[in-house]
Amino acid sequence: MIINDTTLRDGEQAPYVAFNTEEKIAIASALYLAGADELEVGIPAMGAKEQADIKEILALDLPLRIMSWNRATMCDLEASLSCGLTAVDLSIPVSDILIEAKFGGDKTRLLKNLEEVLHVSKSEGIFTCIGGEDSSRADLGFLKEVMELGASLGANRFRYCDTVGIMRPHQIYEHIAYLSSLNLLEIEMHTHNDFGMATANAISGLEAGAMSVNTTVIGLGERAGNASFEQVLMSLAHLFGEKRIINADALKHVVQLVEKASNQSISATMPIVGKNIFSHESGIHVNGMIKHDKAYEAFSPQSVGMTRSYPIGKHSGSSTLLFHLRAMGYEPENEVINKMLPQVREMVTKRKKSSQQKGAKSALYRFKSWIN
Ligand SMILES: CC(=O)SCCNC(=O)CCNC(=O)[C@H](O)C(C)(C)COP(=O)(O)OP(=O)(O)OC[C@H]1O[C@@H](n2cnc3c(N)ncnc32)[C@H](O)[C@@H]1OP(=O)(O)O
Ligand SMILES: O=C(O)CCC(=O)C(=O)O
Repeated sequence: MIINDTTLRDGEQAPYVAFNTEEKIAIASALYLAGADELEVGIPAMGAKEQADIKEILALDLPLRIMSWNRATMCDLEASLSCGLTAVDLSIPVSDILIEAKFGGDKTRLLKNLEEVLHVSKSEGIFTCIGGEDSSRADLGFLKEVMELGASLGANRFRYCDTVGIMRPHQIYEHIAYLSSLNLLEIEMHTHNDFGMATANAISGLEAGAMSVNTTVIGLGERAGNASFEQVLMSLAHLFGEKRIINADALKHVVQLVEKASNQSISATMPIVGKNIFSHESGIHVNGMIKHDKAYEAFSPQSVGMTRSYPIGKHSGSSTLLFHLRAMGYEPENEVINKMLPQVREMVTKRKKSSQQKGAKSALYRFKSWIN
């Protein structure tokens, strides 16, 4: 499967996000190191500055396909060609709503434009993906027509876009299974997160036959964002069993870069990268983890550049307290631990704060006289 990351295009379309040249270069390089297979890096039609940034990214000479996003118009394609790009996405609206808004409902004109631009793109030897904007609200018969036209003109890929994020995984599966059964063009997933299903829908599309998937780091993007790079990457490696080498440091680095450059802070429970996802508080879980380090984790913290912790909290059991007390050099009696637990619960509930690894020591020191 191909991860085509669009952090530098759809990611940057998130409200209030604007990357400068240095940030774009750093993010592109970091995405390569973290395991992206292709990058969509911007929109040349935006003008000279965007084009200059794209040229700088191309000058990095990263060994992966670099694409731009374009309306399927000659002027957008020319702007891309002037950057020296050799791969483009040519986007057309495919739902009745958007065809009405952008082409006055004229499907014939829309397809004629696509045909003209695609013809030039292919005669220039450009890898060309047709972007089906709003595919999920489109008529499947019309998508077939677009794909037939694309295939007849040598297009390389069709991007199925759930532009407003309204699909469910099962529906996506049915759409993509049908479109791939046509054997016209390979399919790329582009899914939005309006109902929190972007990654699930992207994965469902891959299971149904799509070959490629658009992602963005930390799911950045229009409105609620896109399928997240780190979630898709880890899913391909761990759930699909793809032989991908996950570079934990590179993954962590790209997430930090994008967080900072986009001025977003991710939630502590964000899959793959949230700071609390390897903090086990529940007593039964800590007890299990001490006995077997896979007991309550789907993948190791080291695999994503993180560390595990056993915070002392309201849900701690005796194993957690013992773990920390032993690390401090104590070997308390069971009855002491059992006496401490209700006090710890009381204390944590009052403070509304668990004690993280470092704070565990000071939290337990208040019971020092009981232990000695
Ligand atoms: C679903 C998506 O994410 S699509 C990508 C959206 N991304 C962006 O819009 C970010 C970058 N955009 C921009 O910088 C600007 O909008 C530009 C440079 C592309 C265009 O700017 P402007 O020429 O000033 O046009 P403006 O943004 O007001 O309107 C867009 C125009 O493109 C047309 N358009 C939109 N999509 C397409 C398409 N796929 N094919 C042809 N025309 C299209 C619209 O109908 C509208 O045309 P109109 O002016 O005749 O009504
Ligand atoms: O048309 C495309 O290639 C992608 C458009 C897009 O970003 C979307 O539909 O959300």
